[in-house]
Amino acid sequence: MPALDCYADAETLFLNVRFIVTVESTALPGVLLITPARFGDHRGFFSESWNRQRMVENGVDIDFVQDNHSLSREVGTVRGLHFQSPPHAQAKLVRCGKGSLFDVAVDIRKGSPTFGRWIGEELSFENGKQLLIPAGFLHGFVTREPDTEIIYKCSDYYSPECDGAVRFDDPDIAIDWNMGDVAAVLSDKDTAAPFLKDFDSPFVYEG
Ligand SMILES: Cc1cn([C@H]2C[C@H](O)[C@@H](COP(=O)(O)OP(=O)(O)O[C@H]3O[C@H](C)C(=O)[C@H](O)[C@H]3O)O2)c(=O)[nH]c1=O
Repeated sequence: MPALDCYADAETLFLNVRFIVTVESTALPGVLLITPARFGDHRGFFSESWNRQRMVENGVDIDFVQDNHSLSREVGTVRGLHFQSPPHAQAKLVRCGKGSLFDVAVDIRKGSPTFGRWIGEELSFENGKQLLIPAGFLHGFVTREPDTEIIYKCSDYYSPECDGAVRFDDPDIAIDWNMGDVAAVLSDKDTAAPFLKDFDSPFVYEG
């Protein structure tokens, strides 16, 4: 039984137990869509954006060690597709702190039945949705509004020597970024990134 606030009244206890977080699978096995409950009142809302015990109860036991937060000024800012190689591979839990973005994960585990396949989810401050991306997957996003902020937890520390990238517009992955006529705003690193076929993925599918 999860530890509950013993001073909460019966209705709050009921709501807290039943609706604190929703965990849904996606078309890409291993990638989860997580929606924490928001408790609204006349001031706004309160939400537990991360609760390890709740996630363990939902089969997700990841020891996150670093939180990242980035601001992207322009609509169409693309950050990715990035990964960190073993021994510092990172699982990530991604949410949008302000504005909105399209968040993408790509399976690059050699031997995986879904190697090279992608899924994307619209994450926004308004919808409060989060994407859980395991190690072995590329991560990237494009912003849908100016001044969009992304906040995400990582299961290992930043290791520049293990940093890797794949072109966001890799024709073999063929992500539909749904950008319309908005031009991508890229870092030099992302502009120069290789296609997936042009490098040997450091990840191996383990079932
Ligand atoms: C990732 C990272 C970067 N930095 C420093 C290194 C650079 O001086 C500066 C910008 O780094 P970068 O251009 O790699 O930032 P993004 O393009 O947002 O990269 C991130 O974007 C995609 C979406 C990700 O999932 C990764 O977390 C990460 O690759 O922050 C740090 O000090 N610590 C870090 O953990």
